[in-house]
Formats: sequence, structure tokens, C-alpha cells
Amino acid sequence: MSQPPFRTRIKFCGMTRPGDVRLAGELGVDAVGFVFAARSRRRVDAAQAAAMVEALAPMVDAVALFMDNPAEEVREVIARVRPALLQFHGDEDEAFCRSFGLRYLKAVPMGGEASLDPLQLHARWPSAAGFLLDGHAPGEAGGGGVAFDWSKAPRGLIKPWFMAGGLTPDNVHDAVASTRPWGVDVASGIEAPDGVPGAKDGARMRRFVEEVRRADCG
Ligand SMILES: O=C(O)c1ccccc1N[C@@H]1O[C@H](COP(=O)(O)O)[C@@H](O)[C@H]1O
Repeated sequence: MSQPPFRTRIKFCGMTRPGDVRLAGELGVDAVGFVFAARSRRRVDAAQAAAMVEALAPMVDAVALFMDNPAEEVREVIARVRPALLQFHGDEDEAFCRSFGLRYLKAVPMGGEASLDPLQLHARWPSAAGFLLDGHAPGEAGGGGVAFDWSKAPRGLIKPWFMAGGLTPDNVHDAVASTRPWGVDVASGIEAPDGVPGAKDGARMRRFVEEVRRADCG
């Protein structure tokens, strides 16, 4: 029997402008992310994110991204932004991640030497909805356009996983074709290299989506 067609999920992260959020919905993106990590140049506050959610098309998820933020801050964002999903990039443990009563993705640094043990990941965050494999090294922030060696992507992950780090319209086809992730997540690669931090480039957003869909057809 032939396999049903697979549609790789797409998340655009680090949104800072309502117009970019609107275009993401028109392009058929599955989720957009708002960054609340203190160290990020894309950081927005809860009021800014709540205003951008107004521009979100129905059935497109808002994701709130944190990196070792205090629990009160996470709770305030949840109350004001109403995200569908949380994404944790720091040293947050299972108890912290699940304490907010929302589904969450746990980001895992793929830079550096350590290899990933899928069983260990599931054991450490059994309540995660999925994992996000990011290109940065342990202890560093993501969102820097750094890719990891895709051959290190684990084959035995049972939960859905997202490929992230250094994806662009030029390499995302090969990333998807070679690793077949559940989804892809991108921030820098859809921004103009010399543009305002966080501001997305419409042509790059469109081409990114086209390239993922081309890989889905392959
Ligand atoms: O985007 C950020 O500024 C950021 C800050 C701290 C942690 C994570 C962050 N972004 C996430 O990193 C991945 C990869 O980004 P990029 O495409 O390499 O720029 C991105 O998907 C965000 O989820």
C-alpha cells in the first residue's frame, strides 16, 4: 500500500511585525513564534505579541518561546498572549515545562560534540509534545542562523521533532529530504541579511514555504 502524502509542518519564529504574521498565514505556515528570551534581539513583550496574535489567521498556532525565563513571566505571557504551544530553550526541566498546563516543545542543542540519545530525551521530558533540534551549542542561545550536522539527527525519536538552526530557502529542501522531520523552524533564514532584527523578508518567506513543499513532493 502506498504511503499517504506527508506535509512537513512549518514554523516561522521571532516575529516582530503584524504584517509578517499576516503573510505567514497567507502562505500556509502552521505556526508563528514570539520570542521572550531575554538574550534575543527578536524579543517582544506580551503586549506586542498579543497585538500580533490579532493578525494571525484562524488555525495557525501562536508559539511562545522562552529561555530560562522566570515562571511568573511565562504565566504573564500565557495570560495575555494565549499561545497554543510553549517552546523552552534553556535548562528547564520536565516539572517546570509541564507546570503551565500547556503543550510544549523542548529545544535540544545539537552543536558541539555530544551525540543525542533519543531514549534519554524521552526519559527527561516525557510530557513534551515534541522536540526541536537546534544548531547552537549547549548553553548558547538559538536564533543565530547556525546549522548542525544533519547526519546527527536521531532516527529513533518517537515524538514529533522539528529541525531548526541555519535553515534558509536555499538549504531547507535538502534538510527535509535528507532527514524527514515532522516540522522545520526558521528565524534568521527568512530575514533580510542587513534588515532590522526580527523583520522578515516576504520573498524569502514565500520561497522557504515553496522549497519545503517541493521536498514534500520528492
Ligand atoms: O530567535 C531567537 O532569537 C532565539 C533566541 C533564543 C533561543 C532561541 C531562539 N530562536 C530559535 O532558534 C531557532 C533557530 O534560529 P535560526 O533559524 O538559526 O535563526 C529558531 O527556529 C527559533 O525557534
